[in-house]
Amino acid sequence: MTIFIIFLVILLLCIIYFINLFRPKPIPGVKIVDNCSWFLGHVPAFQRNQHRLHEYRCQLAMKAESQGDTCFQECFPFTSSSIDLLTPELIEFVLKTKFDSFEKGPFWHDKFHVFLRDGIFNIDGQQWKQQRKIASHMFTQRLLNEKMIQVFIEHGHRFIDLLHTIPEGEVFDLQQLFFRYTMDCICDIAFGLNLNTLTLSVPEAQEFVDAFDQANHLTTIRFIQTEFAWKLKRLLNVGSEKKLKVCMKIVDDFIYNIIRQRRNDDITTHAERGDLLTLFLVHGDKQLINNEFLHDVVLNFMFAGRDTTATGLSHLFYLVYHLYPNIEQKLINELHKTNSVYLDAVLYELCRLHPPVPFDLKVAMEDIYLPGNIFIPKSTRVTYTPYHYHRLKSVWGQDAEDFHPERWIDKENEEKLKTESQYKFIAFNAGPRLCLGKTMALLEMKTLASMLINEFHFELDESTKKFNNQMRLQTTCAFQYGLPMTVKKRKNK
Ligand code: HEM
Repeated sequence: MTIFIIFLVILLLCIIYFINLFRPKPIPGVKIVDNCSWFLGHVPAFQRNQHRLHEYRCQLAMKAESQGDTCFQECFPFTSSSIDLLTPELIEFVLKTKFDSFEKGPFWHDKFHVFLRDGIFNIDGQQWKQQRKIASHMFTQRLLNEKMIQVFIEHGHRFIDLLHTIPEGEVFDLQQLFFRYTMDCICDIAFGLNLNTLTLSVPEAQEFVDAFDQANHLTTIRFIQTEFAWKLKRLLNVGSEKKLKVCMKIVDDFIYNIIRQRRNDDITTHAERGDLLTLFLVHGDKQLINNEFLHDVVLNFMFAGRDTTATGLSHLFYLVYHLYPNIEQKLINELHKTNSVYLDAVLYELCRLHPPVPFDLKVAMEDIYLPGNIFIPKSTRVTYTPYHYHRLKSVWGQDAEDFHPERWIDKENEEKLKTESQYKFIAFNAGPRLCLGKTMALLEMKTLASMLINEFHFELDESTKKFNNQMRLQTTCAFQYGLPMTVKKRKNK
């Protein structure tokens, strides 16, 4: 009996020890603005709100802002705590001033490795510097003006031809077409590859694209599960982790096929285009450039160049043809002018209020004090969330939540855009890891939008009931149920 009691006491102490070891560890001095369960932290709240995660976190941020806080805290078991930054000063400190003290780190790396492997999005330090240096050659002004614009127009004409085949009144998913368009453009520009997903003339490309989307989603849901849960599923190869493995096999096979084909090509046929694969083959360290390395380059640039821009275009058309119909005429009036400042302003405002990449994070690599004497221990996650940060009145003024493109136009010279600090407008990240494709993405959206708005009028189809503006749980904010539209040729065209 005594032995049994001793055993029970030891068992109890062990359980208490392990619960205490793995339960969330709040950071002293940083506010938690919502109910946080003692053991599961914010996991239950995140799970409950997963269909509206960005809005839910936005409520937290606004509550913290209204209490005069510059950041707030989110807690999770089995991992370090996380603080979300709400001021330009804090964001500049993390993304620039103390760049080397904050990395993507194991928290991000572990979750995304299965999908992005060792590509530019998922690495830090020397390895990142090296990839960034070579890749940046692809984004010169010359290549943008001479090559990229041609590719955007060429695929834009295919888009228009496709829309002409859709009977008036027939509902189709415009978002899906944007995803196909941006995939075709990035593959053409970065890999010299004509995938033609827009016309579906390469059937195996469709299987690849579906697996790619599914893998993106399945990787992202790791962020709302506990570390323990998704790692256990991975170990047992069940549920979402099993599906993820299947999708990645399809994705990887497809990409290795692209690389094999490129290695067989004569390098001089592509060298002139300055495409990304050529840049790595020509300028990269020969010992580094094996097929695995090229696989990661291809996958990361598809990821970077496709989903972000397609999501931006989808939100643009939702805004212009549904939420703010007065914008359409203003854009049409500007089409034949040499200056397209209004369209540029609409695109910036779109990226402010509907940022295609809604959320980002870094991990503190050492114990550090943030401005305001906020101490955060090593391994703390530091998040910055364009979706709610851009809606804060303390950062963007009283009309922060209004869609107001004019805020981007220079009051002194209405032909010019106003520039904002990188640390106030973070849709494209900021500091040394500022998005490499920012100018390309804006040009791509602008080119296709002008071509389509000039030719067609779209209407959102709400009869399908399925449409609401709920977002997919992915790294980008695409509409969960697509963008059902009807299209007709514009009068006077
Ligand atoms: C509207 C469209 C786009 C948005 C909103 C966007 C946004 C972003 C953001 C937020 C990051 C930082 C992500 C992180 O922390 O890992 C990023 C990085 C990056 N973006 Fe974009 N992006 C867009 C389009 C593009 C395009 C078209 C390309 C071209 C291929 C591109 C290439 C990259 C690359 C290479 C990086 C990694 C930079 C680095 O880590 O050094 N992006 N982008």
